[in-house]
Amino acid sequence: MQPYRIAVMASGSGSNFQAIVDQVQKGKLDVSIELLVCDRPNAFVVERAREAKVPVFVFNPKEYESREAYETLVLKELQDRQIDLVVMAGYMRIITNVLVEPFFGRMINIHPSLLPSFPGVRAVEQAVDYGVKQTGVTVHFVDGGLDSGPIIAQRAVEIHEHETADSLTERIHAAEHVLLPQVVRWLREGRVSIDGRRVSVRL
Ligand SMILES: Nc1nc2c(c(=O)[nH]1)N[C@@H](CN(C=O)c1ccc(C(=O)N[C@@H](CCC(=O)O)C(=O)O)cc1)CN2
Ligand SMILES: NCC(=O)N[C@@H]1O[C@H](COP(=O)([O-])[O-])[C@@H](O)[C@H]1O
Repeated sequence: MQPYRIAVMASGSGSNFQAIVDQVQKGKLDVSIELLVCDRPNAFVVERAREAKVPVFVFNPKEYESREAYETLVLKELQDRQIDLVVMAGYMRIITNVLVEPFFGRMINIHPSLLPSFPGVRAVEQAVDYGVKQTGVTVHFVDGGLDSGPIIAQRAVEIHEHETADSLTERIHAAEHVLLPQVVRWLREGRVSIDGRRVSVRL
């Protein structure tokens, strides 16, 4: 099989990035992690990337006059490395068509709720505050909207009595660390197809 080159975009701790790295290092995910893109120079995910010897492109959005300006640089990094798939794993910035258009169908995001419920930031807190009995995780293709792209996979996570956002986040992360590498594997193996909003996975 041809090498499958991925880039990960993240802003925070990077536990989902680490889950992908771990699967690759165990020989369970046949991809090449070519780049980490991060918008927060001090984020722990940068440390994880250095440890894993993954090249890093870090930028500070405050140093650019617009989203489009820094996204143009990110796009060049992705194209120069001939990236096949972009994985957003806790990247906390809305992206514009500068990146959406060239990568639609080759860019995914993991979100800590069962979309379309609780889009945006603080999704776990939203679910706890709303009082739902079940939430979960979603992996979807990224489009120009906010967490509105075609859904590839979801896993439900029960909300226990007296649950806090912190205790729930731990179980959400555990579900994410299984589902995200699995979806990357399906995409690498060419098992995923999109028809409008409907996504099919050939298992
Ligand atoms: N065009 C898209 N961009 C992004 C998507 C998407 O589906 N379409 N997913 C997000 C990830 N995400 C939720 O999963 C998300 C991240 C951040 C925000 C947001 O409102 N960010 C603010 C800044 C917040 C901050 O600085 O803390 C912003 O960009 O102004 C919403 C949803 C990744 N991008
Ligand atoms: N709206 C986007 C969003 O909330 N994404 C969430 O950020 C966390 C990143 O954790 P990590 O840095 O440990 O991978 C993950 O739970 C991911 O679903």
